[in-house]
Amino acid sequence: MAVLYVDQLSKSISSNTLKLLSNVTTSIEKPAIIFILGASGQGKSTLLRILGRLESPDSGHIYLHGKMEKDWSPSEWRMKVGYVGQQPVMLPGTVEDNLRIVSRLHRSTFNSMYVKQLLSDVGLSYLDWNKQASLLSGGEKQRLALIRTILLNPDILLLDEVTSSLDIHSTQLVEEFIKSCHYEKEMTIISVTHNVKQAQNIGQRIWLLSEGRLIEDTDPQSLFKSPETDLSKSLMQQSFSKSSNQIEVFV
Ligand SMILES: Nc1ncnc2c1ncn2[C@@H]1O[C@H](COP(=O)(O)OP(=O)(O)OP(=O)(O)O)[C@@H](O)[C@H]1O
Repeated sequence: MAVLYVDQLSKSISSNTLKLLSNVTTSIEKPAIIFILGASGQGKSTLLRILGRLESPDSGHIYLHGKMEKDWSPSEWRMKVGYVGQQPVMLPGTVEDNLRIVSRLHRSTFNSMYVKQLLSDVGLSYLDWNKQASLLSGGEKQRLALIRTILLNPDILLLDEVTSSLDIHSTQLVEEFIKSCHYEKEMTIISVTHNVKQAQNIGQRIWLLSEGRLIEDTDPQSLFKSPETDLSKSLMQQSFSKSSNQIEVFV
């Protein structure tokens, strides 16, 4: 049974405009690392929010482990599908309050050694747990929100440009972390990025969105070796025209 089956999702911003998403259909048969690429304003974040059930489509359905979205309660869905937004929301209180919230909600034991290890994995071992979370930098908030969501142990992790505020070293740590979540916990990662090199290096599959449609749904090797559309050709050219240690932005 598919981890996730996306069946003809459509979404318009208003009834008079073109569709932001048009019959987006895809299936994730087994846990995978997927990157959503596309120019700005093509609906990548909207698609991610719909998958997280933070927004509703106009039509279409999402099947999680074979069960249609409406047959899951929103809270059950959020346990299985974690979401980390572009500008993560910090809960009121300290770093520790933000970390403990998941075990409080689920009445589970808070394993501080495990949490310390996770923080260290993403380069946040120096963080003062008593600091007000609202005072953290953008990159610290992104990584704290990532760890807070990982503590839910979701089957699917939705990430919206979570390395956008990070330097190269922290980005590499988060990339390694994402990979370990996938390989060690069999987690499916669906990540929006403008960093083409990141998608190429650690992605197992690319969804390329353009004008509301999924114009490529393939593995990075195929996409970069034999792109099928003009857009994917230009994406590939950008990727190879820059040196490998540069952050690459696909506009
Ligand atoms: N609720 C909304 N009301 C009005 N416009 C919206 C709404 N949600 C999204 N949009 C518009 O839809 C378009 C797509 O937004 P979205 O954030 O999904 O794009 P994106 O591909 O993630 O862009 P970026 O790469 O710049 O983050 C944008 O023009 C955005 O302003």
